[in-house]
Amino acid sequence: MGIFVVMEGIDGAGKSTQAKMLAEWFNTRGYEVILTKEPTDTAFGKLIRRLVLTGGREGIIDGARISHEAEALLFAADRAEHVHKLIKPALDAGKVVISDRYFYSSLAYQWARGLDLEWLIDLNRFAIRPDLVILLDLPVKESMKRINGRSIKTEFDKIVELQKKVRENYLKLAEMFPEMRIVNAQNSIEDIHKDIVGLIEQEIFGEK
Ligand SMILES: Nc1ncnc2c1ncn2[C@@H]1O[C@H](COP(=O)(O)OP(=O)(O)OP(=O)(O)O)[C@@H](O)[C@H]1O
Ligand SMILES: Cc1cn([C@H]2C[C@H](O)[C@@H](COP(=O)(O)O)O2)c(=O)[nH]c1=O
Repeated sequence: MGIFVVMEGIDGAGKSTQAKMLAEWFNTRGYEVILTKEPTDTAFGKLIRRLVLTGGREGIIDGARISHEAEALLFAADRAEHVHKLIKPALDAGKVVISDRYFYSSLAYQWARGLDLEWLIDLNRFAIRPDLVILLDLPVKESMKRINGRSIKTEFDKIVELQKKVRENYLKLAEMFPEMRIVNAQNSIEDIHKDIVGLIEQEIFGEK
């Protein structure tokens, strides 16, 4: 069986940066690594990016916002394909899978949109539980500095308010899911990487 690690956190927390560094760390130790993300690059992921993530990530396109239930179902459909077509086969082949986001994002973000957490957990019950989930945590004002100018400015205040709720949700989820570990994402890129490697060695390889 392979090793499954997930990076989670609010927009701009540093997930992609750390996922790439961790993939390199495993590669240099002889592991075959699948570096992936959600939403995926499949047709499902492309549909999500078109329907949900344009319009300042507020789900507005042509003025017609899709419902938050439809949003959650789209993310779950994308994930079902991700699990069945990529993640499970890779783990069965003994590879390392590192995913930049997974079902914890659905719990944190769609819960922040007002959807029922238990429904969201049920909707994603098919999703294989990772060996380790790294929650990159930092204040929203820090993350916004990092993505300022990159993200669509539409309804900026609403995005900040959403991100604050998402961060609170992630911290609650970290108390509910024992596979989640919180890492301070305000540190330097290299120090965060060292913290993550320490967790891998401790939690996955059992080293002290
Ligand atoms: N520890 C850090 N300190 C300062 N800047 C950082 C740090 N980690 C990443 N960055 C920078 O912050 C920006 C966002 O990083 P990255 O794309 O890895 O975040 P992310 O969590 O994947 O973002 P998103 O969820 O919005 O895709 C990039 O410009 C990156 O270089
Ligand atoms: C998987 C997943 C993602 N989201 C949200 C979180 C982000 O705002 C975007 C993805 O943007 P990224 O820059 O590619 O990380 O989608 C969500 O609301 N629910 C989910 O399940």
